[in-house]
Amino acid sequence: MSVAPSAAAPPPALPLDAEGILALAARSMFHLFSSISQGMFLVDRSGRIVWVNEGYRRFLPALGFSSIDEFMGHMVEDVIPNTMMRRVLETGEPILIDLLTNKAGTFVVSRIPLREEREDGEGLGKVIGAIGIVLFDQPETTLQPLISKFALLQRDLDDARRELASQRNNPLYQHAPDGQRRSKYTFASFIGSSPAAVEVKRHARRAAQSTSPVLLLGETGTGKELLAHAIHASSTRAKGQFVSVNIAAVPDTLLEAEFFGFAPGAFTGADKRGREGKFKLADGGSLFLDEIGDMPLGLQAKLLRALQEGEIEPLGSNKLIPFDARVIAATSRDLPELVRRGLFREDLYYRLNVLPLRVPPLRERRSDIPALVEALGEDMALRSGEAPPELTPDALALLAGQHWRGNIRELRNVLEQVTMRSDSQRIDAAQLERILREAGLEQIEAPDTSHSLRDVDQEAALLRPLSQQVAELERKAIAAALESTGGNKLATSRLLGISRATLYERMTGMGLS
Ligand SMILES: Nc1ncnc2c1ncn2[C@@H]1O[C@H](COP(=O)(O)OP(=O)(O)OP(=O)(O)O)[C@@H](O)[C@H]1O
Repeated sequence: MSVAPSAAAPPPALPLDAEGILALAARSMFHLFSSISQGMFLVDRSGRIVWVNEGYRRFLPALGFSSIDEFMGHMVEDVIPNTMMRRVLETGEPILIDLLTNKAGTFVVSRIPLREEREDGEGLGKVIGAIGIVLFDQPETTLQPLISKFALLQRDLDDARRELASQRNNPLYQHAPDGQRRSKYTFASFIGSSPAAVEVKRHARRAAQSTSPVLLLGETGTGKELLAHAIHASSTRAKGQFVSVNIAAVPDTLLEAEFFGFAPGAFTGADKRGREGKFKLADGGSLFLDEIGDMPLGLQAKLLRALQEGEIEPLGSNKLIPFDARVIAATSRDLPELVRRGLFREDLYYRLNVLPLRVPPLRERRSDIPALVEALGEDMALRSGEAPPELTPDALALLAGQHWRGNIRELRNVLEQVTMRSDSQRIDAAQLERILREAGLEQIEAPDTSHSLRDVDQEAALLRPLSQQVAELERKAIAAALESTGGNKLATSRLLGISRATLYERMTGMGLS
């Protein structure tokens, strides 16, 4: 079959000259970025906004502008908080990829300098402007894994810096050989004066004086790890190391070596020199076993044996090594339920549950929220070098009304969002509510204005096991009566309407005698 020659115009061809090709490539690139990116704008040499594409216009309301005229012609840093365009203009260096966070959200952006054509035709000359490109406008969803990892690393780095700084200033550290782990927090770091906070600190202080294992129970982010540090720091082992293992974060197959260490050449791939385990590292100090509820069953038997015998057997060795570490375990899981379901050994549970401490969730100690906001804000300010946020009373009441599933960690996260997304330092309830919504706090509860924060705490304190409440009341009544009688036991027993024998019995049980 023969094909008739087409009458249509020949397909367009590339320009023949190099300059034409380059000009076409530049135009195509520009159009490509303009269409695939979320938005673009141009600034001139002085940093003034001179052009904005359609895509970029939709960010204007979030940046606080109701019309394009309010945005165009202004200096870039006056209309886009935290921008780095000025740096690109000054250095002539592009910033090919960066995260920009301001009140409009967090964006993945690119900033490219624009240079003049040189008169001698030898390439490009001085910087005459710059182009800003928003590549992704929802990095929270598209790049979440990367951002979370970055945030975690940043936080670890900040913690390490803070620890180093406190080591330099703290006389406790001056006796420690280099590289030793010390506790980061004391009881003073546990902010809170609500009845629930005072009670848990009182129990924790007593636990610090004992040598028995401590079991910290409570929801995620309630401060279990902080209390573990504080218990260690005020115990007789404070000069020893505080060694922690997050059981949920270590793969099951590596846990045994992590705990007990291994002998040289114990298994393929093992370090030829062998390695000491965390039990041995914690010798003379405290061993914090975080997320103990996630411990694989197989290893639970070995842990129990180690705790009972005070000896460990490193992997691949047949030597028993004595150790002397005080165990502080923590979990946010329901251990008795795990025991019932056969997922946690009952004998290990009893071995660890000698001094159980229930760390209350934030919703049981809402009156601590203003103090926590202040302390967390100051800590954040110390790290970032910016002023801490100031919340108005109605904003604090709004915070106090939230459910806080992630407790203090979640509160901190919200405060970080608040500082990042707000222009002013002073934040009222309306601003806060907007930020909470943007941050994706699923359901925002209206503040409860009918009760004071103290009342709310007291009501929450009533929703606990009765035996615990009765014991607390007894302790307070006996302490008050003893004080008012100047310690006279006979007068105290009369005042309380109990026999002297009962008074002695109760005082012994409470450690008051
Ligand atoms: N009472 C408090 N005062 C000040 N900061 C606190 C308090 N409680 C917790 N924090 C802070 O909240 C964050 C979470 O606390 P921590 O890691 O101790 O909680 P956790 O109960 O061990 O959480 P998880 O079970 O998820 O490990 C930490 O940054 C800690 O410093």
